[in-house]
Amino acid sequence: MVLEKGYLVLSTGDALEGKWLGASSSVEGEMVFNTAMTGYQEVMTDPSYAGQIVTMTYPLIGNYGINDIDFESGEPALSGLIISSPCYKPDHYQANSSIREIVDKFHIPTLYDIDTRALTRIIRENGEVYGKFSMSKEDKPKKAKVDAKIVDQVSVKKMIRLRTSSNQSHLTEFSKAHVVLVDFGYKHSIRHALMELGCDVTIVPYNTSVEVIKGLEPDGIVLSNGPGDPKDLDYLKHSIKKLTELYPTLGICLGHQLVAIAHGGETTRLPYGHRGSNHPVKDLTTGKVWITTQNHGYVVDMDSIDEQEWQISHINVNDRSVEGLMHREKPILTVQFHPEAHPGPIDTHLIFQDFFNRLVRKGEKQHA
Ligand SMILES: NC(=O)CC[C@H](N)C(=O)O
Repeated sequence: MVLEKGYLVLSTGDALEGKWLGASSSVEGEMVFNTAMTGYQEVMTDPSYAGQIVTMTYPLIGNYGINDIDFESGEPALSGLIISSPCYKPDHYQANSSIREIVDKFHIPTLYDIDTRALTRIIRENGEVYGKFSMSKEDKPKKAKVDAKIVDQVSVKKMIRLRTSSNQSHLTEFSKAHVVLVDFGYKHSIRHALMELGCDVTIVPYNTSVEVIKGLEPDGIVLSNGPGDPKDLDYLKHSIKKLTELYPTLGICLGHQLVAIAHGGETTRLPYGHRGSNHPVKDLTTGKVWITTQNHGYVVDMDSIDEQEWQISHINVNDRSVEGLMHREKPILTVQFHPEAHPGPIDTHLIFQDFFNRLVRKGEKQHA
């Protein structure tokens, strides 16, 4: 028998009726919403959504299908998905499966025919909301927070060495740049962006020691995005600080928050997060505003930044929150938004170029 009706029950006491897209489920998670009009495949496979039930505010999901090239990880990590109107017959030259097939293949708990506008209002008004999928509207979510060890579930277990075939490297006179990507739940687009610039990339588990990383002889370090509350990784602050002292460093999203914490900064929770692909960010060094992709619920507290040591390089135009930091002396750059984009505009790819130029400068110095 196919069980059609399902409920999303919330910690606010609300219950929304929908239908199961695949199998029924009793999954729980933190409720978040993403406002991007396209990019559902990348959102579904971004490991930063682990532990969360993602509501797509754009009503029609699935119309251009699922392809082989836009996966941001091997397997979707999100706890659940909420859709208003799924499209079962995709129309796109790259599509090779439908949203329904992918939901079945990866067992993604999904409810559709949910009033996503009403749900988004509930999340916006209450901030921290937890949800549970259920067969009964009387049910209640039990979980109070995303698991403190969530990064452990998405980070690689073993080191992965990738060699670029790009000969675009400006380092060819010396050697290619070698970047160690510390994986807190990295998106594949980060690795692609680095390799396209001519970097060899070694992906290491998030808790790899400084000694092991030193042994890899990197030219620079990238600290990736990832799920959960950055404060749960407070115990890594000494090794992260050490890495930033030893190597040119780029921190992305969770990586940015962890660099701030490692240098004495604090993080707080945003009222309801920034998740979408049109968040305006001002680059304070040039005065330019970029349209950026974002996916975060926490933010670095501006007052906790030592401005003698750090320059606040980017701020969010909507709420003035910190979007980027730059060390005044050392080659350390961090951004709260996603320069790799996917989904969303690639305008801020130049952040990777900026990081890469710092590796080049270091290489030139060493070989001078
Ligand atoms: N995409 C990310 O890296 C998210 C960072 C962190 N989990 C947050 O929600 O703020």
